[in-house]
Amino acid sequence: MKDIYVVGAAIIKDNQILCTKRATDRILGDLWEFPGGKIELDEAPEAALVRELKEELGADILVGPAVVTDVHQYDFGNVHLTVYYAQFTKESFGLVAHSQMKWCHQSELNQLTWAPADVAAMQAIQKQDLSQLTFK
Ligand SMILES: Nc1nc2c([nH]c(=O)n2[C@H]2C[C@H](O)[C@@H](COP(=O)(O)OP(=O)(O)OP(=O)(O)O)O2)c(=O)[nH]1
Repeated sequence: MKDIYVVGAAIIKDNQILCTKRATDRILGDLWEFPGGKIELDEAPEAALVRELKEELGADILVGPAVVTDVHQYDFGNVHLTVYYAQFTKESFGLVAHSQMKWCHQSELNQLTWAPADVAAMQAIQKQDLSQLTFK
């Protein structure tokens, strides 16, 4: 089975988290995810996240601490997803790969239907004291 290394950003603003819905025609279409994408060969995960957020949303971000890494076995491969907390330095919401975006309070995150690999991160974020996070 193919291993696919992926990073996602849990962008925090005003105590809310940015959630994005994958476009219908993509793999895992219509499921909610953290914006991001595949890590390229020899690319650091944080650098991949910065690149993907620029490509997908047109945004600039600061990457904070990792939430969690989870491995999920899909029929197309094993996705190793690491989600990082992040903040916008340039806010932008170009929906290239997504059909919808939504700011959610921590307590609302479990109301969305997430890609299976994201559930562990989503649950960890629900328990995190967001005021304790630092970004550099
Ligand atoms: N970006 C992102 N991908 C996720 C998450 N959860 C999850 O299972 N995935 C999966 C979906 C994809 O199989 C893979 C990430 O690929 P991707 O979003 O860069 O793009 P893709 O395979 O749909 O398409 P492509 O751009 O490579 O053509 O990881 C998540 O939270 N964010």
